[in-house]
Amino acid sequence: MEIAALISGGVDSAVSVHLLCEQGYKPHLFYIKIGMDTDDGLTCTAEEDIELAEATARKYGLDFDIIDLQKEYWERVVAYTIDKVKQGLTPNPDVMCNKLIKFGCFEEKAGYAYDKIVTGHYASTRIIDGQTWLATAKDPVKDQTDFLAQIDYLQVSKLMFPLGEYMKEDVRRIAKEAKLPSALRKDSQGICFLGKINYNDFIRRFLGEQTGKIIEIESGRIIGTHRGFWFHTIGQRKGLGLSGGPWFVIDKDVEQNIVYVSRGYDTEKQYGNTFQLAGFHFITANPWTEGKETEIRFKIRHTDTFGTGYIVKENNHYLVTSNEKIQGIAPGQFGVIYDKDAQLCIGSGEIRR
Ligand SMILES: Nc1ncnc2c1ncn2[C@@H]1O[C@H](COP(=O)(O)OP(=O)(O)OP(=O)(O)O)[C@@H](O)[C@H]1O
Repeated sequence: MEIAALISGGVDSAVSVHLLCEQGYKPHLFYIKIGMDTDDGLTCTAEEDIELAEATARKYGLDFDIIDLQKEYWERVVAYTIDKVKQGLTPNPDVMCNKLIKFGCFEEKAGYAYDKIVTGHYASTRIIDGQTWLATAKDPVKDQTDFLAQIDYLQVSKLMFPLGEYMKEDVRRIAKEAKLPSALRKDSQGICFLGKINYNDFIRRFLGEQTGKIIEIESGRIIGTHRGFWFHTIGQRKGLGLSGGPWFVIDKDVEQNIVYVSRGYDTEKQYGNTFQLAGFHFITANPWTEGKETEIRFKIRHTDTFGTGYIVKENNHYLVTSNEKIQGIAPGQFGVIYDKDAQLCIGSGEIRR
């Protein structure tokens, strides 16, 4: 079996490679370049990552190549991100990077020549009645299936996640015992490339600044100013520069550049019970009966807990009703849906109000 392993220079992908080699495989290692060489302000410091990835390849005598997908990343993931932010929505570049770059463009450039693609994501796959499903990882805190919830059937059936059965502390221990070059590296912040630069600087570069009002939603009182609605996300609490808080961003008026906030540790306004999912994407198949409410687990952002509730199809969208009040439902984010035991990741749709 020919295996390509995606290696980032971090500890997780290095341990995946180590585990594969222990099983007797000889994966071909690939580092994907997504930073921008020509742009100092936004350059992602890839040199250290590449050195560590190369050192891992040398340690196990594996082939190593760098695939340059910078142009594709900027044309697709960055363009998507800016477009969503401009509309006042909350983008999820990680989800799009996985779908379009790591498993999309990579497949077209190199992956097609391999039987399996391996990554260090905390996720797993399960075969049920001959079909492959994306399944959650043993470590619930590290589970990354929400980042993978837009991949398609061909992608999931070709993927292998060696870390699915491991807890993060086991992975760190294995890395140390095997003396992997990246053993002592800190965890990355997710968000492929955007995580390595300041998000606000990145947004400012594309959308600039424009002063607008911050208004208390209950009273209509102007209580401060902001530098552009695009720097603020629904549910956000920090970085508003207001005293006497806590203040939460509750809503945004994109036309008038207004950010609406509400105060209090438990302000009712920050909560919701339902949300709609548009353009729902099923990774493997639709397991739900049309017109019937189905019990599910869900995530509306990258957290280590799953919400509980029900899903039902209504016209062109799905409606999710949560059993508990949920904080900060941000339109634009992906709502990721799991089966009622949070074992299988069914798919995701974009949150609408
Ligand atoms: N630049 C890259 N080139 C190739 N593969 C990558 C790259 N960045 C991430 N990956 C792959 O995607 C997986 C998940 O990456 P992510 O940055 O979300 O998580 P991570 O847990 O910090 O992983 P790692 O510790 O391996 O960096 C990695 O384990 C690796 O297999």
